Amino acid sequence: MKQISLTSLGQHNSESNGHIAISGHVYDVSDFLDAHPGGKRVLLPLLGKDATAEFNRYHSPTLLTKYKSLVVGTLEGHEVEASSDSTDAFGNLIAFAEPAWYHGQPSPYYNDTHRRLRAWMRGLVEQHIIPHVNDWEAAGEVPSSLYKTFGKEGVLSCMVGVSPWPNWVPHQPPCGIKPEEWTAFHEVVLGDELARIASCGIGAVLSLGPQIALPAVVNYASEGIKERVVGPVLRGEKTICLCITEPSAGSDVANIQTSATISKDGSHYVVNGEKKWITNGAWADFFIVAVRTGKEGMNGISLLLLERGMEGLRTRKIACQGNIGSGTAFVIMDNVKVPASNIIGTVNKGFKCIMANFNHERFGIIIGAIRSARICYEDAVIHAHRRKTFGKPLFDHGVIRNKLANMAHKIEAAQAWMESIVYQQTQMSHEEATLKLGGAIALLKAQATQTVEFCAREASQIMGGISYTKGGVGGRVERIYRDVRGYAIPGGSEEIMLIWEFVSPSRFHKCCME
Ligand code: HEM
Repeated sequence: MKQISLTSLGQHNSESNGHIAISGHVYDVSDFLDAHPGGKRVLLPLLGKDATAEFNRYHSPTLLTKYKSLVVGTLEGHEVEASSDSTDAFGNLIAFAEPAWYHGQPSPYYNDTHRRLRAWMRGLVEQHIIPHVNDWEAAGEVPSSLYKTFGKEGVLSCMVGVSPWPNWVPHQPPCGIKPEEWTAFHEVVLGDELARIASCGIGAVLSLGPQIALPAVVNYASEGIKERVVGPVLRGEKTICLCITEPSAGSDVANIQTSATISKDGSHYVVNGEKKWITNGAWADFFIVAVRTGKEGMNGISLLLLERGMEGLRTRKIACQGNIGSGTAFVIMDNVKVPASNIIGTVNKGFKCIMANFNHERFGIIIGAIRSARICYEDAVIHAHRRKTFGKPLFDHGVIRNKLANMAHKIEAAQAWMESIVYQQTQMSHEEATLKLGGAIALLKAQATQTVEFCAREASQIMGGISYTKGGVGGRVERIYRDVRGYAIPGGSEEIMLIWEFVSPSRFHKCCME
């Protein structure tokens, strides 16, 4: 890239030929002055100058990825921000703004394959999602090309929660990782990096299908269904959603009412009922639906595959506080005729199929919640250094530092417990992990979601009005604040996660073995 001296920069100081330097890059802003959302007037005195400090005062550091087309060169003698491939330190170097291993701290869990994966995923997310999050949230949906792009790149295949890398997914592991090297820690890295977009809803568009709906197909469906569903979903050609929750049954899965009555000749089911808060439901092609085929309680539930286009199946978007862009919907089924061969697993044993993936689903939420808490902390620390009150930066006020310290210890505790449980999981079979770790994962989910709630609150208090406003430097915290309930309620509400009788290993044994 062209090197530009300070003297040459200084000569570009007029409205028709105006350059400014930010973090070592030189931007030609001549055609951008009138379009600048913060107004032209603030930019004029900075034309021909290094405006890094002024820029950092008002914008999020990731904003400029959207404005690469304005870059005309780099400022001579200035270091452009370090690229992401150092093995010692990666990402934001503020203490606790990234997991400790990102800062080169020793860890038994991560190696070079994880370092390559995190740089790859960060690059994809920064290129394809972060610059557009505000626009997509405002529009209430993401372009369908997003799912296709991440399917093509092989990201969706990384989310199905199986290790080593399975041979039925349509991709090889990314970053030259060998199939036998792939473990749950790679999925942790991927989920963590995805959560940096700070939008529960847009993240859910990508992850929820492969992470919570597809596992039932992969583990329990007939070969015919697998062939029809798995490849197209993981290549990003078709979308899938899991339909469990109903207007009157959420965390209490065993209580669902949607009925599936078998026809006299046994050729098809007739499905009637309504599912609510179904993520991706507004546009999904495939619906994995929990239905009642037998008696009351957990032993009368089955899973059925429904497909868009079946007569009597309708979806309707639900406007929610958070999770914006995720296509959260009602799924309404009126006398839908479904071939009996669309059953997934054994009739009346669907509860077991649902429970088998609950830990995986909860892990997705846990990882997202911890990274979101970290983002709140990160943005609050940056703001506390920039903003002055009573003649000194906010950071110099003990009350603010105390808030930051309280955020950091909760985040690090949740991260450490999460990694410890993932490690235990890597040492167990899927069945053993389901039985032995369910309780701990439930408690960890509660800890992670309480941590993000605490951090969103504290960051908002530190950042004040700017995190009460959409977009701009406080935009990430504003979005996360709205998404707090989107972490704490689905996948088992915090209250359910903290019922001791439910999380004790014996209870898990009972409901998974039946
Ligand atoms: C290439 C350079 C720049 C680009 C692309 C840019 C872009 C933007 C954008 C997109 C916003 C809307 C808020 C957001 O999304 O963050 C904004 C707001 C703003 N910008 Fe810039 N900006 C640039 C340089 C600067 C500089 C050098 C200053 C110097 C003071 C500045 C001052 C502001 C102010 C005061 C706001 C309003 C902030 C608020 O409403 O809280 N900008 N800018």
